[in-house]
Amino acid sequence: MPKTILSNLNLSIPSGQVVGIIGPNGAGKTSLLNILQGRIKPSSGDVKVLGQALGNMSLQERAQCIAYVSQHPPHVFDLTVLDVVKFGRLPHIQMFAFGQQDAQQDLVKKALHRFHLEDIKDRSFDALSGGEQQRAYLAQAMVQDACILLMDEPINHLDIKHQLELLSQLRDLPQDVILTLHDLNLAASYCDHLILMKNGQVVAQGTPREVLTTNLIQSTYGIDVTFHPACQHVDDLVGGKGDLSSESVPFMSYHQKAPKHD
Ligand SMILES: Nc1ncnc2c1ncn2[C@@H]1O[C@H](COP(=O)(O)OP(=O)(O)OP(=O)(O)O)[C@@H](O)[C@H]1O
Repeated sequence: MPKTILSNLNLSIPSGQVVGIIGPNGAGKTSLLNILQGRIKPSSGDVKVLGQALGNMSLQERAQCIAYVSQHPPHVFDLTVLDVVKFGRLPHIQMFAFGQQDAQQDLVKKALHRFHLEDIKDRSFDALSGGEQQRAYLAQAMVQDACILLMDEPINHLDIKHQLELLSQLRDLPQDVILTLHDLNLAASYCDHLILMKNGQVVAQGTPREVLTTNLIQSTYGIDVTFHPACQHVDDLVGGKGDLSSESVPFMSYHQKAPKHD
């Protein structure tokens, strides 16, 4: 009997926003992204992207519409960073024409610049650090020029500076962005809309203020939460969007639940 991973999902994901999917390990965040991308077909129900059923789109149509940066990208052999980034143009290029001048080559240049890859563009992709590879895949997704960008834990290999930089760049992108992430402070400061999952179900969704309540965090993660004295309410942090100095202060810290004493 196959295991049901996600159930009772009825989601309408707003466009024009940065949407964060949060929840404990195994909650179903990656599975939800895979369904939104069309990698996994739901056993019942369907997914509509910009009003069009995902199941009716060809692979190329899907790739023109949705870019996906996986948490575990496939291994790449014998390619330079530039090659990897250029692969993002593939859905827009006629068959057998890859390698020929694409009209959108400036997108490749901009992406290399945006993700600080210009100096390492000719290096072997295999020889990069995890964080550099992650940035190359993000550049690849950018040149894909899709209207929706899905990212599975895009900051997990990045140092703190690059985490903040990436998240603030996402806010400037014209694409709708849906990402999974574990850091609730960053989720509060950079996402407009949050989907909180647990055990394959959506526990809550809405603005960070609606979702990141002490009760919901405690019941979903089984931990205690303390708000930072300088930042008593999630609104204090949300108000700081785009301002790195205020975002670097955590608004809450977490603790293991204190044992109960009779
Ligand atoms: N291909 C698969 N076959 C069987 N079970 C799977 C498969 N992929 C995921 N699962 C199971 O589905 C559940 C949800 O996994 P998923 O990767 O979506 O969680 P997640 O919220 O992204 O977790 P994490 O935060 O650890 O990345 C887990 O129990 C996992 O073991």
